[in-house]
Amino acid sequence: MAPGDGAAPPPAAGEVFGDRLPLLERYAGWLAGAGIERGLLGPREAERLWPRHLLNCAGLADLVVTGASVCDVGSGAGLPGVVLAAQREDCFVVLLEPLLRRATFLEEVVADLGLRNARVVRGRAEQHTARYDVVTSRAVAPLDRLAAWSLPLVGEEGVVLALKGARARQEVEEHAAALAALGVQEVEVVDAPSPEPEASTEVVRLVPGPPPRRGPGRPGARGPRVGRSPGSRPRRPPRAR
Ligand SMILES: C[S@@+](CC[C@H](N)C(=O)[O-])C[C@H]1O[C@@H](n2cnc3c(N)ncnc32)[C@H](O)[C@@H]1O
Repeated sequence: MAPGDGAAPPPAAGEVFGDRLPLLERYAGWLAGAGIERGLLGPREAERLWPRHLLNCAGLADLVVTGASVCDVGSGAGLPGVVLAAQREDCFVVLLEPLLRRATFLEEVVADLGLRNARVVRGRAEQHTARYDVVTSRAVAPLDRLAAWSLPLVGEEGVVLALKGARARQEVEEHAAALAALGVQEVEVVDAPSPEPEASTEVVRLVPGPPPRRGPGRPGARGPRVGRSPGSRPRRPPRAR
């Protein structure tokens, strides 16, 4: 099925996506057309595709190291995974999605956009066994469950980036004990600002600790360091323009 007409991008989209904008416009067409027709997005989302979806996801790109392998857990209609793959040709993005209808949509989008750095994998995060540098997600599950699914998918050097928006800090507080039990070493809430104010968001960044060992004094038992830790921030890659 051909893509439909996506709403015209706001001026901020040109600023954020640079020369990748035509690719994002084509993706917006898919979301506004087949995405809504097949029930992957609500009918009212067509009007707010850019601030609420495409620009909202765009801020993640600044938190992903150069050349990273990425798994977007629960990609749905491709958010944030398709946006990231379109922005960052240097990264390889697996779009992990269990539902056939959504995975089929993603296959069609990836083929139509010619995203050679993206692949669709149909499956559930907790049954997936590959390892990545970065695991992303948006609107998939509460932070404790999401962390339990995402942490095993990153190696010791990897990071989990969960787009959580306004609830980010509250979720970190609510699930602090669960994160400690999972051996998380560092928890950070990172601002992902956008020139389109409505699209600005917050990302929970989790750094795993060493594999848990039994007995008192295991590193994970001390609990995570919470807050900002500029020294541990990833190298900021150049924007793909
Ligand atoms: C609310 S949608 C969000 C989709 C997309 N990330 C977004 O922000 O628009 C949640 C998605 O998570 C997927 N999902 C649910 N449980 C999952 C699991 N255990 N592993 C991977 N994906 C899962 C669902 O199929 C659905 O596509």
